Amino acid sequence: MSSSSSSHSISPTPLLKDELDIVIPTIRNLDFLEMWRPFFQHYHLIIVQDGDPSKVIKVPEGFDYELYNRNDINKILGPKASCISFKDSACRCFGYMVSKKKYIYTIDDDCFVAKDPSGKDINALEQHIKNLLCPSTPTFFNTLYDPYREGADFVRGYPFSLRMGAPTAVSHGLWLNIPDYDAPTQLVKPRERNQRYVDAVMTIPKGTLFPMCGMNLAFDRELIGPAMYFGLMGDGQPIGRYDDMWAGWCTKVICDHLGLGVKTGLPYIWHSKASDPFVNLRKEYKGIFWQEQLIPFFQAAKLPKACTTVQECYIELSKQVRAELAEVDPYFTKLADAMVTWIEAWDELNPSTTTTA
Ligand SMILES: O=c1ccn([C@@H]2O[C@H](COP(=O)(O)OP(=O)(O)O[C@H]3OC[C@H](O)[C@H](O)[C@H]3O)[C@@H](O)[C@H]2O)c(=O)[nH]1
Ligand SMILES: [Mn+2]
Repeated sequence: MSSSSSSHSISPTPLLKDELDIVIPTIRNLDFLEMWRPFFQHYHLIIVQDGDPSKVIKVPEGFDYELYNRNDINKILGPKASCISFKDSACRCFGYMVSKKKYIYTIDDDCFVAKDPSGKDINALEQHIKNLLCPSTPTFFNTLYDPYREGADFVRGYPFSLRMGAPTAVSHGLWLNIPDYDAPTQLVKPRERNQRYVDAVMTIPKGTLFPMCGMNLAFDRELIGPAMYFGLMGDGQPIGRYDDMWAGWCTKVICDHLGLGVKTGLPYIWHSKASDPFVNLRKEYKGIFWQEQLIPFFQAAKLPKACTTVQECYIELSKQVRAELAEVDPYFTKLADAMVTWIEAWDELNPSTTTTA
């Protein structure tokens, strides 16, 4: 592991400066950080270097960071490193595990600062922090969107007994330019760019799943961290690009059970690089069929009242995966095992935290 830090010019203390880590999975140099410097420079970065550990990843001067490559992961986790994917952005979840902070923001290295309709640079991190520090409304939909936002409120007919809302566990941001489309959609719409800036943040209703993208994502690690396992993807696995989807389905079922909220919408980032749709099709291929069985599984998943911590919920979910998804493919038995290994590794690295809502 390597690290660096340097003195910073005096500036107003950014929100959650010492309570949030920024996790970046990468196989490239991190020049993209130059554009984020005004927003990121006061935060600690956790860089998870994927692929060849002998490759030197250049981190621009002036950032406080720790960097882990595959050798570091193997050294820290020993045999439990088997649950961390190799050659897939799913490796980023190792950063969530080693962090000691309450909040995590994760971003891809081909995501840049977007501009809002007025032309102003969007501080995505600041918006995610606002989303996480404000309650969610999972049990009753507010038609004027985020009621806690300046200039908005609960609309007529919204029960006062529900206006305290629920603690927010996840803030899911979106993307201008290259949208996060699956390979078939990318293939039929290669030139499609997302130019629509929708000025809204919404709570995803309780009982509704969603396709969580890991490109521009923040979460409360103390509320939901152990559920953010990005699965077994990439090298040696029959599937890729379902890392964040798997984590999102598990997370949403557990958030619904524990009474936590998940928000989507603002902030936007500018996603610059379309990955190769043919390569993506190969990675996603089985997932496109499997998800037709996975979604009903997660929609039907019930967690016992006795499950009051994220770890207990996650272990229970792994048992249901093993029992009900093995018939889809033997891969899910392997994944169920890896889910257990993930929790064991999480608890080993985070002995004091049993994550309860
Ligand atoms: O083997 C790898 C490949 C990439 N990375 C890092 O992951 C980030 C995403 O990579 P990239 O931008 O090339 O892929 P996308 O297709 O745009 O990624 C989307 O789909 C896959 C994931 O769900 C991802 O979160 C989505 O954004 C980037 O930082 C690469 O450096 C890697 O670590 N290992
Ligand atoms: Mn990308």
